[in-house]
Amino acid sequence: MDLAQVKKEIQFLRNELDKYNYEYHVLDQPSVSDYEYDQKMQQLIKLEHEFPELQTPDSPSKRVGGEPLDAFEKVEHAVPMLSLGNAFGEGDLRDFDRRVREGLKIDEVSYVCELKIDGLAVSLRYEDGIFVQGATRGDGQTGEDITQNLKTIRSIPLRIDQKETIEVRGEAFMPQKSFLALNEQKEKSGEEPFANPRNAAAGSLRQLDPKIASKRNLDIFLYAVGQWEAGTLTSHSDRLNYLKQLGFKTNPEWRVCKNIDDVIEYVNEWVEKRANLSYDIDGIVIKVDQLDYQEKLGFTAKSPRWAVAYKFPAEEAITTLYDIELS
Ligand SMILES: NC(=O)c1cnc(OC2CCCC2)nc1N
Repeated sequence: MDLAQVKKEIQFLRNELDKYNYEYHVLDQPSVSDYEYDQKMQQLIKLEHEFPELQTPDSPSKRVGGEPLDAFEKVEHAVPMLSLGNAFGEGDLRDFDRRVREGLKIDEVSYVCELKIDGLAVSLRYEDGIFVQGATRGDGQTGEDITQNLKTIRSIPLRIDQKETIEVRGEAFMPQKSFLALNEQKEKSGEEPFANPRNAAAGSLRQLDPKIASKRNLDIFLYAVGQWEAGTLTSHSDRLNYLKQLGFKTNPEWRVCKNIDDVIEYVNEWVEKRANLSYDIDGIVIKVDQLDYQEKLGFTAKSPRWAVAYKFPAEEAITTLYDIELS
């Protein structure tokens, strides 16, 4: 093959592998066997090895990064990653709704309700369609650059079909199954187990060696947009649909509620259904859907006035579950 043909072959293999990866880790609907995936990956690695000048950082062969870091660099968030105010009962939710409607001087406002994933908030930056930087929330203004570790999360696309710069935010988490398996491993090697999946996810993303992070089976749900000059969408729900269209993993359980009564119904539904999930949640996040309303309501010193986190009572049952599994 001449260089032009090799380039085409490499591009073909990358597109195939990105597609298989998306089907398996985002859609949970693989169209090829692991064997076929590995065969194609070996072909790509071989060609990239023979033609190093054709290597690029966004190749699917580059998910598990280079050498361990000495430390994480600091990252300034272009748009602050704020924390959420809390609501602990129906009364708090109705107070929140009243403040929102008074602030907007309207009688009824629709909300987006989302499961509150119990993981680690992270921000992913894409320039020219390439995943160039990933960072922890940190103090909301300054986070840590954990790009190499986030690249190992298979459901994060290394490329998206959008050229304008965009920052997307989400929650990196460890599925309960992976958490139990990891703790069994730690128990066997006499190491201190993690107390819960959230700590396990945080501990994994704080690993300086991406090869360790890569083995922790982390996952992610994206739920917000940070910096996006070209953004023209008018509602949060449209943004969630757009993120999914771009190939991001969004949580399938979100719902638009036309008023606070429907929000309360959704919250009560998930108090029951929470136990059947394959990942931990610690509440429900409720956001005003219209982006112009969000703009109008703005922020307090540390939280948006247009969003609140309904927190479930800390369940003894969940901790008991893990204790049972470990003993
Ligand atoms: N843990 C979660 O699942 C979660 C956290 N935060 C947000 O929204 C932030 C960003 C924009 C307003 C507050 N949404 C979520 N679903």
